Amino acid sequence: MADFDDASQKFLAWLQQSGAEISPKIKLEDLRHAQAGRGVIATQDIAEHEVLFRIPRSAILSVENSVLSNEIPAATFEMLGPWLSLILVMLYEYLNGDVSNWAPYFSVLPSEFNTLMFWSDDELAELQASAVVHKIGKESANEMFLEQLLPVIKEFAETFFAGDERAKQRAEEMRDERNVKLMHQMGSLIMAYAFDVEPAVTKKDVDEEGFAEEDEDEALPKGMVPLADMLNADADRNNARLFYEAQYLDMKALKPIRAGEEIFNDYGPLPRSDLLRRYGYITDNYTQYDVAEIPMDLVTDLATTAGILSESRLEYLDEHEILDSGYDITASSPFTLQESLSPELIILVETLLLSDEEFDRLKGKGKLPKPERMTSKGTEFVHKIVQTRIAQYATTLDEDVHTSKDEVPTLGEYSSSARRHAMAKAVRVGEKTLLGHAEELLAEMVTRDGGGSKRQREVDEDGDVEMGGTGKKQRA
Ligand SMILES: C[S@@+](CC[C@H](N)C(=O)[O-])C[C@H]1O[C@@H](n2cnc3c(N)ncnc32)[C@H](O)[C@@H]1O
Repeated sequence: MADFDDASQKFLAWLQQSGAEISPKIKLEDLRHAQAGRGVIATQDIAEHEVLFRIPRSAILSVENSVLSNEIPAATFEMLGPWLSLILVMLYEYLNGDVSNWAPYFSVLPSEFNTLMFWSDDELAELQASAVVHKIGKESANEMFLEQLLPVIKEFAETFFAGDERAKQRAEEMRDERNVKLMHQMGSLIMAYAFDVEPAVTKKDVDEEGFAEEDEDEALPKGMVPLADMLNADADRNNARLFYEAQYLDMKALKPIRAGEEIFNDYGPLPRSDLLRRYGYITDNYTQYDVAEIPMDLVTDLATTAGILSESRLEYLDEHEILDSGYDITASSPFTLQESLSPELIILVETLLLSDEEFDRLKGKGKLPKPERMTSKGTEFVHKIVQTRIAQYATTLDEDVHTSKDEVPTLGEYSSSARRHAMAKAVRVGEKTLLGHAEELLAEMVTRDGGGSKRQREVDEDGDVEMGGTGKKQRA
């Protein structure tokens, strides 16, 4: 406890020496009792728009601010991209120990994570058929570390391990397991803590009317922003946001905050599966963003069995940006297929079910089946997909709900298997609930339509085929 608080105090003192201004109305709090590490709490009432703290850009742990950026050519950082570049800089600063400008900052950053990257196979098995299991990317990260990061460290060994006569050897040792683990640690910190830092001077082109052109594809540099990253998040309880000024980054209250309340950032409308993957925790408030994914492979497998898979149709759908690696069933309240079922999935299924004649006619006009009303065949097929998806989970929703407790234990070890199992179970229960709702409504539609192809495709005013079913997708 003393060490933890001591690290917090030293961190805050260092930050203030670095030019940060921190409102006396907030404090950095030990929230380990709630398994939430550190968090920021209001000690007095705070008004809307009030600045909670102001961090000078020079205190951000970023490529730009690290001495490495003077020693390693910009082209190398460009080649590595924002994520690997920041890992390189963080490794360098971390390995520099107390000599690093950011040493007091590193001492408040965690070295233990609950993100899926660090789960054992047994723990991951508790997620059962959740699509998130295939999105962890541990192997691809390992590959990037060894094939992209390591060569740079070796090339610039004398800089990276400046003053160490074993520099070359140490660079070689960076491929050792413990060092690769360190790279994962830095990568995980970036995933859960880093901000996409808007530059002080935007390089955006300005048109004749003075409007800046948005270049959404340009990846912003990533930076670790001390204190701003000590804010926890809990879905819609968000009450603060970081504003990027020329010299400073200001964390401001978005609404009045009462003394004693926690100050929350916004990590985005993430389904609990992704929250677990990126941040290693979940709360009930994120249930509203849950998603059950129907993998594309499942659709193609079932279409093959049904004898309706067609490469040329898939190509056509790809040209129209309908093909994806997976299709979401999202949460809605009350649950409706119109809100929750991916329209792209319906378009995909309906396209595969078209007769050659119908497909040629649509293709000739460059059109797609409309997802608004599904045909009975389409409904049956989507129903089959959902049933098959449900069967991919090792246990049923009923078994999950009735066999053990749902809540995430808040006592015991932070990264204990019991806690991870409970979080995994909450995620799979959430996904099965969505699949269950979809299955039930689709089954009703199939029964109503008699399971056959009673409701034929309709032809609209321009003679286009109109498909049956659902409405827009609301992806979080
Ligand atoms: C940006 S950091 C926030 C500061 C962090 N609590 C710390 O002590 O370093 C994000 C991490 O905080 C934790 N976290 C954030 N919000 C949380 C919440 N509502 N409940 C539990 N843990 C939370 C998770 O471990 C997450 O990966």
